[in-house]
Amino acid sequence: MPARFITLEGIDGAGKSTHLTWLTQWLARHAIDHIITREPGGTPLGEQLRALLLHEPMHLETEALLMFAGRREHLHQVIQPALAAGRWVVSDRFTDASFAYQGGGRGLSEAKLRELEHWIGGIQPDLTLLFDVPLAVSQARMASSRQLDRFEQEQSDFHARVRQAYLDRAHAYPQRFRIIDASRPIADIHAELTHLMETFIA
Ligand SMILES: Nc1ncnc2c1ncn2[C@@H]1O[C@H](COP(=O)(O)OP(=O)(O)O)[C@@H](O)[C@H]1O
Ligand SMILES: Cc1cn([C@H]2C[C@H](O)[C@@H](COP(=O)(O)OP(=O)(O)O)O2)c(=O)[nH]c1=O
Repeated sequence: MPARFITLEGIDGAGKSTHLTWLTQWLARHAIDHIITREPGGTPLGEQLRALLLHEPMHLETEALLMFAGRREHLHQVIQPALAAGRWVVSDRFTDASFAYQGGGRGLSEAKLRELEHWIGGIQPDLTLLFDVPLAVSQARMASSRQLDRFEQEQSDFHARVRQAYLDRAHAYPQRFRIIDASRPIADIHAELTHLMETFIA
């Protein structure tokens, strides 16, 4: 089986981290050689950019450029070498997050985002798991969980636009996207993920 590139997406508080842990265990159980990585981040340079992106105020286009700069490095240093060596790559967020947050959330034009995507080579995941929840659910989960970063601190209408932008992309690219109703109990979601992953590797 060729190495696959899987990404996890969703608004903050949707449960992505929880399901990433499950997916890691699923891959190990199936003896699939893989790496787990994340964006922003994934390389030493990318992790430094992440710290700036999550906490320093900046112009929207600077934010988008830094997201894609980190992604360029991530592809070059981590994602492409792993796939070439036959290892699956699971990334906690990738380019769809830029379309959702910088595009849907902050209003950067899709044309500019596409240009940046083209600049870095336009690689697409084989499978994108979109964990979708209503805002009230994600906000209740975030409220009880941690200190909020620059994106998490945004108003509800920002997160509503991010959610809608994710759903629009999922409908535009149905072959690689799977929309998962992440408002259900964790066990139900994992049962669906089991079925989905078994189908994906069949
Ligand atoms: N389906 C679920 N039902 C109830 N609580 C959940 C569910 N999924 C995640 N949580 C809880 O919500 C909080 C945020 O989840 P997390 O996985 O960190 O979200 P994300 O990575 O998408 O921001 C955590 O406390 C987690 O245990
Ligand atoms: C990859 C990416 C992330 N983001 C944002 C979404 C998240 O709010 C934030 C950090 O992502 P995340 O990994 O979800 O952080 P956490 O540690 O809180 O789970 O970065 C963008 O705005 N654009 C992007 O291209």
